[in-house]
Formats: sequence, C-alpha cells, structure tokens
Amino acid sequence: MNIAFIAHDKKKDDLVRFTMAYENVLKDHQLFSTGTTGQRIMKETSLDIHLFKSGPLGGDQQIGALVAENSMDLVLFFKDPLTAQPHEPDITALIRLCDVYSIPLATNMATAEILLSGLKRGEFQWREIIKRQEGNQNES
Ligand SMILES: O=C(CO)COP(=O)(O)O
Repeated sequence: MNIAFIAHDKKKDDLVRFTMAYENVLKDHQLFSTGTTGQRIMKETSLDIHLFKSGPLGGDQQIGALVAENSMDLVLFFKDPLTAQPHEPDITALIRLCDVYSIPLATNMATAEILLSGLKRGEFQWREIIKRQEGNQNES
C-alpha cells in the first residue's frame, strides 16, 4: 500500500513515536511524506520514505495529486487544530480530495491506531481491487 505521513509542527513528535511503534508494519509498504515530517521520521526510524516538498511549500498539494490519481491508499495527517497554518487552503484541499476519492484519512493518533490495526489485518485489500478496476477502465 502507498501510505502518506504529514504532521504539523506541534504533532511531529507524536507522529514520529507512532511510526516507531508501527515500524514493523510500515516497513512493508511504500511510504511518502511532506518534507520536514519525513526527515524527522527517517532520522528516528529505519523507514525509507519518499520526501515531497515541505507542506507550506506545496507538499500537501503533491500528496493531493497522488490522491487524485488514486495512487495513495492511506493518509496519516496529524493536524494541529490549535494553530493557524499559512497554507490552510492546501490542507483543506488535501482533506477534500481524500473525501472525493474515499481514501482512508486519519487526522489524529486515535484514528491512525485504528486504521493501522486494519492495515495489519489485511483490511485494505479493497484498495487493490479498486485500483485494478480503475486500471481496466483506463485500458478500455
Ligand atoms: O505543513 C505540513 C502539512 O500541512 C507539514 O509539512 P512538513 O512536513 O514539511 O512540516
């Protein structure tokens, strides 16, 4: 599965700890992240992550583009609801695209835990079916 990590500054410690706790599960997937978040995770874990630009410089939009292409299967976005972000429109756009394409999105650690439990149990296989169907439609 293709999994994206994003965390606002005050939530980065939480996301780093979360990825450390689930490193064994996450290492078997293709991982993506906004720039600063991904650098922090790679420093503290042995996970290999494709880094996009930093969020305020377009990283959320780059991840959104993959969502729009149906190439992202899970987005873990640890949002800070108490701090205004200069790139709020980009954040809203990413969340909107996850809803448009029914992509599982966790905006806090409690939801992320539940989604990771599902991932561990193989409950994300429906994503492969959807991607296969979409591939067939593009061919015909
Ligand atoms: O701002 C962000 C998401 O909106 C996160 O970006 P960074 O990972 O580059 O800090």
